[in-house]
Amino acid sequence: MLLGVIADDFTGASDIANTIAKGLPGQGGLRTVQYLGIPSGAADPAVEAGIIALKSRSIDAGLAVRQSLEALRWLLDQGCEQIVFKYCSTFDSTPTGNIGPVAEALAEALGVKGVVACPAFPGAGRTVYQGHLFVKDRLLNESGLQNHPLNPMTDADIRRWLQLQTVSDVGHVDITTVHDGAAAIEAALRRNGEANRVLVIVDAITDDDLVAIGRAAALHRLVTGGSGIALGLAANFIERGLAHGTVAGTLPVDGPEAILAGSCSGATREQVEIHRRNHPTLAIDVTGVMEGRVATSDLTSFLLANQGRAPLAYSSSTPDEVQAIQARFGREKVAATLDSLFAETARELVSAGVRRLVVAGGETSGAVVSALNLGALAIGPEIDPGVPVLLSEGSDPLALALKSGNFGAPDFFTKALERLAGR
Ligand SMILES: Nc1ncnc2c1ncn2[C@@H]1O[C@H](COP(=O)(O)OP(=O)(O)OP(=O)(O)O)[C@@H](O)[C@H]1O
Ligand SMILES: O=C(O)[C@@H](O)C(=O)CO
Repeated sequence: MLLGVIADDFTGASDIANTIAKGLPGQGGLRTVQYLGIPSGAADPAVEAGIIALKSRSIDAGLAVRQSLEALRWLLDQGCEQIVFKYCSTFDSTPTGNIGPVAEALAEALGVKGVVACPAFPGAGRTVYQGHLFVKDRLLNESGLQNHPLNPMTDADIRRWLQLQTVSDVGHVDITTVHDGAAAIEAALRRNGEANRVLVIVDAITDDDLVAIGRAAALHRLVTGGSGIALGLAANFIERGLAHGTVAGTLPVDGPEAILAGSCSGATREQVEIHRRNHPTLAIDVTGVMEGRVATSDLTSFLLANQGRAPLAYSSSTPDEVQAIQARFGREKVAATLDSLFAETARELVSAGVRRLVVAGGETSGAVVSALNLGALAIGPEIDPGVPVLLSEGSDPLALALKSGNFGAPDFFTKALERLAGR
């Protein structure tokens, strides 16, 4: 294994797995596998990039650090030369973590400073300019992310936001330096390291900027960012002759299907709205769930009764509705109850024969996939930017699409079911 990734959620893991498996156009990527949690045994020696999906974005910072260090140890034991800490392209975190504490702990364990921190993902509209994060043409704190149910993002200056979470000073490499190319970026990072800055926000507006940053960090043991930061990393290994460049592929799975959406992001709500027009959909009564009047069986019976018609069950609601439910029952209690509902529903669906599963939302995907106990997932073709087809191991595999809340075209749900079936 050459490249190891520690991802703080499951959809983020498949996002970066997609980038590394794809590589640069015409060159191919690395042979990539996504692990659900830290594997107990050694990896298949054919794997060149191992992505460990944790569910550490919104847990206690100390626990996130411990889990990430354990993942680091496993990846180093597999021989990884370079580690990426993957977090969200919208920098999802709170003033206490978990991006800062985890990144600093990894840097300390690897004995490095002047580490790239860049959440940019231009393909999904996320760019970093003057240390500020934009989502399309809006600053992060005006993009809707200020209403996130778990980590409201209220400051677009991610240098300032990260500084709240770190012990050491946060550095910055601006876009002018990035446009001067890999050698200039590398020198700027080195200077930041010499000034004892562990993490350095690096501006990036285009994929070319990210490739240049990736080249600058070719020999860095630690890189941190969104999936975009990995755009040039496979190429570094291929160009050094350590990997050949492969094209990702998986076998199609055509079987019973279901869509579960727990994300309340703007993109998911639009996708739900579009899907509702022509497909059977069940709006989950979240108050009913919290009061014990709505149970797993209500979801499974609806989804199983509507086979062949791309059925969807969703809890996705507007920021006002989310706020009202959280005020009434408590944010953590609502999140934990919905996580268990989706997890149990997925378990029952799969034992009833469902073989194609589309899930919207990182936390929701984490809950679902953990409950299914799937082990390792192979990476298939891309459905939409940041979302690949995933395939479990074994003779009767499950095909999955784990969609980050804000990813995907408006018709994502039907498109994903088609792609899982190889159409
Ligand atoms: N109707 C609702 N009311 C209150 N909370 C909800 C509701 N529906 C979902 N939630 C909670 O909102 C959170 C959504 O998080 P999730 O990570 O699944 O989606 P997301 O944040 O949009 O996606 P991503 O992390 O990939 O950007 C979960 O904790 C879920 O339990
Ligand atoms: O980086 C992103 O936006 C996604 O991969 C993600 O992590 C959202 O959960």
